[in-house]
Order: sequence, then structure tokens, then C-alpha cells
Amino acid sequence: MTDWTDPETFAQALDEVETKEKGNCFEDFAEGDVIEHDPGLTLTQFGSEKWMSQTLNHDPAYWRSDAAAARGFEEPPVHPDYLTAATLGITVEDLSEKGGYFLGRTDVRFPEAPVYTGTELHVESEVVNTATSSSRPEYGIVSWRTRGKDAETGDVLCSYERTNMIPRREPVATDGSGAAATDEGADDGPDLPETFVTPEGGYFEDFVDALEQADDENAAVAYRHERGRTQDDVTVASLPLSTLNTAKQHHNVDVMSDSPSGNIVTYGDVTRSTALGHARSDEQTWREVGFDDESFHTFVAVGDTVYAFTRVLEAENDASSDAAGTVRFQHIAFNQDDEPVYSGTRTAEIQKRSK
Ligand SMILES: C/C(=C\C(=O)O)C(=O)SCCNC(=O)CCNC(=O)[C@H](O)C(C)(C)COP(=O)(O)OP(=O)(O)OC[C@H]1O[C@@H](n2cnc3c(N)ncnc32)[C@H](O)[C@@H]1OP(=O)(O)O
Repeated sequence: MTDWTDPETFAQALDEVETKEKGNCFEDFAEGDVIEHDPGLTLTQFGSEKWMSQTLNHDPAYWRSDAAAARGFEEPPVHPDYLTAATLGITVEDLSEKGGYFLGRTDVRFPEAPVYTGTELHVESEVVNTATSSSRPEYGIVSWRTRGKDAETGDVLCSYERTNMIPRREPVATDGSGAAATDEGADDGPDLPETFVTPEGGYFEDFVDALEQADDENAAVAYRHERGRTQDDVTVASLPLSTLNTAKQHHNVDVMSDSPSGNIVTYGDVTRSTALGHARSDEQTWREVGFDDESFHTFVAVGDTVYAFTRVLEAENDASSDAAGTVRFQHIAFNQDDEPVYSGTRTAEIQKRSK
């Protein structure tokens, strides 16, 4: 009688049986398809606090009712990064569980902010673009518009457009491996301003003053934040799973040892939220408005440390409250070797010094 647990027999059986697959390949997506994601998630205080604590987002308005009231919230709301991560995590099983990396995201918006704990999230995605990767024939590139809705009212709470590399079932013929390796980036050396201005404080006026100072010179308002967060099992594997993100990239070392990263990697939303946490620790945030042009440049893995760098792009004396003005930033997350791992622009309302 066959001993199915005999190592040689079992190895052969594994080789010959089919695998009941999870997730979808590139060929499964067609422009215009709408996918309703089955997993739902109740946005809890515990989930939001766990996310915030581990990513160093310690803004008291999300932790304490008196600080929340001072900012015009009924109670501490769900943190927008947790809401964003949950709106993406829920989609992974259908969109990207097959593998392939999160390349970028844009137009992240929160039309019904603030969102309070206890809200049930229902998420749907529409395929907006599918493209061949000229440099990687075994992958295609897919973009989706995703909307996270209040399951009860249907109100859109978070929406964005995201792009991933997605494995193909069959590699496609391309015009050659060198296609992406153009030397477009042939380096003329860095082209940076002479001076870097750091805002004196974290209020709206400090950003306005710094921009005015930079305007007078060949200068930019750009600075780094001191905090770093070394990636560990909690940030790499536990946080994505807490948003129902089933991407093997974050929790299956076995499969990932044979992938471009060679190991499990940090969920992009953890990387960016950690960098944003560092940046927010040096400003007086009033409200988050949105995020654009987000890109993930290279992998972050256990043992890597996530730091943050900020450029202030513009400031406008106009916001949802007289207590704040609006500032547009570029945030760059980088690792211990000073390599950029994430970049994106962020629009946020920043509290004024004089209320
Ligand atoms: C899985 C998950 C969540 C989820 O489940 O969802 C995650 O959280 S995972 C962690 C976060 N993530 C990462 O850790 C990835 C970091 N990244 C890299 O490590 C490298 O990027 C790479 C190894 C993936 C690729 O390496 P690479 O092949 O050298 O990279 P590129 O040549 O730059 O990109 C290849 C092709 O993608 C096109 N492309 C790039 N960016 C965009 C964009 N924003 N929009 C549209 N197209 C884009 C590019 O135009 C090229 O297209 P072509 O093949 O046609 O030239």
C-alpha cells in the first residue's frame, strides 16, 4: 500500500497533483470589469490603534476624545492610513494575491471624512487599464480604481487608483529584454538647489514662511525626519494580515525565496504610513486631504529601517476650517542605505498657529 507520507512518494505526488489556486492572473482582468470584494471589515478602534501604534502615527486626535473634539471630530476617528490600508487589503485576494508587486497609487481621497469606528467597509474595484510589461514578459501591468464604501449607506469613504505588476499565465513575447533598460537615466549628476530650508515649526505659517524664504534663493524647502522604524515580524507579516491582505509577499518566506525580492517584504501601505507617521510627528496636522503619484521604488524587508524625507511644494491659505491652511508635500521614504523606497505627494490641512 502506498505510504503517502514517504518523502519520495510525497514529493512525486506534490509534483503531479494540481494546485487549487488562489487569486487571478493578468489574463483574468479586462478593462471595464467590476469586482465586488467579498471580504468585508469592520473598522475597529483596536485595528486603527494597532496600525497607528506600529507605524508611529501618534497624533492625539486619533487617540483621545478631548484632542479629537479640539479638531472638530465627534470622537477619535479611524486613521486615514488604516482606512486606506484596509481598503487595499480587502482587494488583494481578488486582485494581487497571485503575486506581483504594488508599483504605485494615485488619487487617494476620503470623500466622507471623518470615518468613525464601527463602520463596516465594503470594497469594489474596476479594471481601468491592462498593459504588457516590455521588460518582464512573465508579468503584465494592471491598474484598478478601488472604492471603499460604508456598507450601510453606500457612501464612498476612500477611493484611489492603483497599479500592480501581475503574473501572466503564459509569458508573452516582447521586443527583447533590453526594452526597459534604456539609458534614459544617463546621469548628468544630481541637479539640486544650493540651499535647503527647514520650516521652524510644524504650523501652517511655518511652511508659508519657509516657502517664502526659499523663493528668494536657489533653494527648496526639504528636510529629513529623525525617527526610523526597523521592520520586524509585526510590520511585515502581522499588519497586512490584520487588514485581510493575503499577499504572499508579506507572510510566505518559502514561496518568496524564489521571487525577485528573495524574501517576504513590507506591505507598501506599512512603508508609506510609517514614513508619513515620521513626517506628521513634525507638523500640526488638521486633516488629510489626499495622496497622489505614489510609487514604491524598491523592496523593504525585515531588518530594514524606514526613514522619511519631506519636500514642501506649496501652501495655500484655504481649508475646510479657518483654523487651518492647505499644504502640498512630497514625502520620500528611504532605508538605512539612503535608498528611496517610496515617494508620493500628499495634500493635508495644517493647523494655524493663531486660531
Ligand atoms: C503586494 C503588495 C500589495 C498588493 O498585493 O497589492 C505590496 O505591498 S508589495 C510591497 C510594495 N511594493 C514593492 O516593494 C515593489 C517595489 N518595486 C520594485 O522593487 C521594482 O519596481 C520591481 C522589482 C517591482 C520592478 O523592477 P523593475 O522591473 O526594475 O522596475 P521597472 O522597470 O521600474 O518597472 C517594471 C514595469 O512596471 C512599470 N511601472 C513601474 N511603476 C509603475 C507605475 N507606478 N505605474 C505604471 N507602471 C509602472 C514600468 O514602466 C515597467 O514597465 P515595462 O516593463 O513595460 O518597462
